This record gives sequence, structure tokens and C-alpha cells, in this order.
Amino acid sequence: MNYRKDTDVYKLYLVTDSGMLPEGTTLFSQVEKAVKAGITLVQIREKDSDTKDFIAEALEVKKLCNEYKVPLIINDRIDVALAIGADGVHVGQDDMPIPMVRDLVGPDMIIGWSVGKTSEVQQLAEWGPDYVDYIGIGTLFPTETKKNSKKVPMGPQGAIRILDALQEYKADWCRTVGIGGLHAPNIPRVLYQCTSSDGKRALDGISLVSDIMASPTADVATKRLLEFLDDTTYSYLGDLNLQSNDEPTSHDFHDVLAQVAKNRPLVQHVTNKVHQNFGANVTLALGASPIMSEIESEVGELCRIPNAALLLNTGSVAPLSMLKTAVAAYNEVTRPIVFDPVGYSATTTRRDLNDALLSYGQYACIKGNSGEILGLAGLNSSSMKGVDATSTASDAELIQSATRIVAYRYKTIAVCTGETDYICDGTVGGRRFISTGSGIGPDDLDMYYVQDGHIPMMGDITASGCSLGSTIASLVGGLGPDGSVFNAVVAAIVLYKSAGRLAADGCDGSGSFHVRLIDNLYKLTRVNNPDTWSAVLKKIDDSE
Ligand SMILES: Nc1ncnc2c1ncn2[C@@H]1O[C@H](COP(=O)(O)OP(=O)(O)O)[C@@H](O)[C@H]1O
Ligand SMILES: Cc1ncsc1CCOP(=O)(O)O
Ligand SMILES: [Mg+2]
Repeated sequence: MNYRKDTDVYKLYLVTDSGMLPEGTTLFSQVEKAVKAGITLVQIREKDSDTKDFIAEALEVKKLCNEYKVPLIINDRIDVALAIGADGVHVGQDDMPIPMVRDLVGPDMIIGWSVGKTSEVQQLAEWGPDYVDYIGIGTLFPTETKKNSKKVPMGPQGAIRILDALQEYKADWCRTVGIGGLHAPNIPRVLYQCTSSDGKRALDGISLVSDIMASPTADVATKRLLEFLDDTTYSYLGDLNLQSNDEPTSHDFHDVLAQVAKNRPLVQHVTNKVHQNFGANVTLALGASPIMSEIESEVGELCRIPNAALLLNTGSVAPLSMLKTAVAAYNEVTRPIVFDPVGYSATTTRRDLNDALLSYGQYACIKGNSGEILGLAGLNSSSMKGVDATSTASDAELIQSATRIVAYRYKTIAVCTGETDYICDGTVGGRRFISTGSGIGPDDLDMYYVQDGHIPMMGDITASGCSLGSTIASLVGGLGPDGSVFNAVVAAIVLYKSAGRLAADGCDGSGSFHVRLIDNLYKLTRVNNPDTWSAVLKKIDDSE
């Protein structure tokens, strides 16, 4: 059977490894369970087997695959593939050159190629559709399967670059699978994030090893993974509802504050020295409980405290290893992270560190001033002076585009602060999509803004943006299981700006403004009557 033209065989791609089999199982028995449970493609990858054993095993699996009409791919060993009549081969960058492989296997076999660089995409495009049929994009995350691999994990952002290159070089025939360190907890996020910037390309599938090969119930594991792949919308925060409903109202804001009072969320701050004290007092004023901690060994405990949330503020950076540990811990327990990439494009050090974190995890909300958001969107690198936005970053259209791009690229709720705060929730009509591939692009995303006139003093104090981060993390962290993250983010922004307005009126200096801002957050929270808040939320209706 010639599977070369089948595009849906890549959906759930099992790669074997006989080095991790549970007691009482064999490679064949694990593959058999997976195939019967719906695996769509099998690759035998046995780097250490003798040729004789490899061929015997491959023939047995080939028979099974023929029965269930599942293509069988052989890794690297072209000779074995030819000997058993496999449906295809997969080669890495250091294996036999692709043109030679195609000459040997002929026109009917699938050829897969491991790809990690855009130059490799350019090469396959130059060869054209008669050579490479699919690429394995990775290594996405650190993996046990390829021990001492020299490859640095590329993360979802690396995969997006490869998907963009496929678009750029018009390799439309080439299918894609994500590879490397993929497991149930991170697969939905990878599917959700890995979409080309134009929205037209997504991963065609996921390849994995240990989630099935090391599973004592390989069939159950396979079925659960297929559920992820068949889903169309996605909320990575466990029970928290990431779908933004209709435009939030003051009633929703009241509910959000009531949940903070009830649940008293723990807000772990990994933040800069300037913000520490002010952020802790803002958090307390809101009725939440701050802990300012960069202790790597306690992150695993803190994230499991009920209603925990993490504010990750990279103003004066903690070691990257600690930051990554924190991100992985909160992602693992699906608790929200608010990310504030302070001074993002001010220096390469800050840019590199924040890019590494953005490639590594998933964030409930990414907030920043216009300099930071424009930088994240790649629209204007000269828009920062230290940690403050410069005046060049004041074009509303540009800021809205940047906010939409950040929401789209990182699949998050993006907030760009300033006199007007712009909020893009990454949804289209309130829904989020896994691996769209349907042409939905940043410009299609819903967009909101919050205003309360010009409050100069809000820009005259330091850590005002950082403390908006504390406010967002407190309100998101307080949500109950059916809470809307979007409503909490918007409530935080409306509350914070309204408190700023009250603090500024009649205030004679930036010193007392700090204190008055905390006072008014304290008062507004306890009164909890959003109808009296002065700041106004509006939705941008693009038809206007
Ligand atoms: N001129 C302004 N008028 C009203 N609100 C402002 C103004 N400048 C900043 N803000 C508010 O102050 C907070 C900090 O925003 P910003 O100064 O942009 O952040 P950062 O301190 O990170 O640069 C946000 O809540 C924002 O809405
Ligand atoms: C001054 C300074 N330097 C490093 S972080 C920081 C505080 C920035 O706070 P904000 O982003 O709220 O202005
Ligand atoms: Mg800031």
C-alpha cells in the first residue's frame, strides 16, 4: 500500500524503544496495544539491535500494521526497510543524505527527516515534493530517549519558526510531527501553541515514545493522547475556564473580588528588587497572600498550595534555571503564571532570557508596557529606555497589532499597559483553538481596552506596572474552578487604574502617590462595588 499521499497518518506517531518496556511486556505487545487503540503511524527505532533480531521483530510488526492499515517506518536502517517491505524510512541529519535515500527506496516509500533548522527546510523545499514527505520538528523538550543528544531543545517557539519556514519556502506537500520530550501534560500546549504566524500551518501530529512504550497500559495511554488530538478548544489551566465569555461586566468583577476574599490566593512573586516590598503590600491590600521567593527547591510545594499563582517578573533576573523550574512546576499543576518581561528589548541579556522562558512554558497572561509588548511582537526594538517605554511606542494601531501578535504567538492573554491598557484574550468570538491551521491570524482576535483619562503620576512611580502584575496574579489566583481568567485579568486592570485615579486626585507628590495607591486598592477591594469604579472597559469593534 502506498501511504505517501495520506496526510492524516501522522496524527499520533509511536516511536519504539525496547529499553523502557514494563515488566511482562514486549516491543510487539506494546505496539499491538497501541495499534489496536488507534495509533496512526509506527516507527521501529532500535539503535542497539542486531540486524537479524531487528528484521525478525520488524517483520512481526509489519504483519500487524498491514492488518490494521497502519504504515510502518524504519528508523535509519534503509537496508532493513527494503528487506521487510516497510512503508517508509526516517533519517536524521547525520544519516544517509536524502537524495541517496530516495534513489535506494524508490518512489513509493515515505521518507521522514529530522529537522531543527530553517536552513534544512530551505533544503527540502529545493529538493521538491519527490523527496521528503514529512519532517520531525524537534527536539522540542529535553528527552530521555535520545540520551546525551547535543541538540538544544527548541520549544514551541522553535517549532513555530520551522512552520513559518515551510510557509516561506512553500513546501506545502511536507507534513510535520513534533518530536522530543512530548508527554500528556505538555502535548495539548504544544498543539495549541505550534501554529505558523499566518495561522495556516499547524503540526500534523505528535510523535512520542515513553508515554506509550513505558506504559503498563499502552492502550489506555494511546486513547487518552488521541483525545487531546481530537479536541478543538483548549484550556491549559485545568478547571479554570480560559474561554472568554461575553464582554465582562461589573457583576463579573464583583464575583472575581468575592472569590479572592473567599479563596485568599497565595501569590508567589519571583520579581525584581525594586518591586518586592510594594508588590507584597499591593497583594495584601487586595486580600491575597504574597510570598516573595526565588528558592528553587520550594517551588514544587508552593505551586500545590490551594489557589497558588505565580508572578514571574524578570526585572532583575533570578538565575534562568530557577525561573524555568518555577514555570515547569506551575504548568505541571496547571496553576496560572502571570509573566512580566520587564525591559524586554532594552538589552540582549533581557531579550535572550525572556525568549528562553517564553519558549519553555505557557502563561495565563503576559503583560508589559508598550516598549516590552512591541519588542515581544518584534515590531520595534528601539522602544525601551531601561525598563520604561519610550514615546515612539505610542502609536495606538501599532500597539494593538503588537498586543494581538503576542496573544496569538504565545496563546495567552496579552496586556499592553499605558494611558490606555489594551487586552487581547487570544480568542475569536470567545473560543480558543488547538492548532488552528484554519487561517485564523492575529488580526482576527478579539481586542479590548481600559481607559480612565491621563493619570501622569501612574507613569511617574516605579513598579507601578510590576504591581499591576501582582494585582492580575492575585485576582486570577483567587478564581474558583469555573472562574474566567479573562474576567479576572480585566477586573484587575479596571480596579488598578480606578485606584490610581483616586490616588492621583489631590495628590501632591509621587511619594504619597505610592501610599495612596495601596490605600485605594485596599478600600475598593473591601467595598467591592465595581459600579463605582471610574475606569471603563470597551471592546474594539473592528467594524467601526
Ligand atoms: N498616563 C497614564 N494614565 C493612566 N494610567 C496610566 C498611565 N501610565 C500608566 N498607567 C497605568 O499604570 C500602570 C503601569 O503602566 P506602565 O507605566 O505602562 O507600566 P510600566 O511601569 O511597566 O512601564 C498600568 O496599570 C497603566 O494602566
Ligand atoms: C527600575 C527597575 N529596574 C529593574 S526592574 C525595575 C522596576 C520596573 O517596574 P515597572 O515595570 O513597574 O516600571
Ligand atoms: Mg513594567
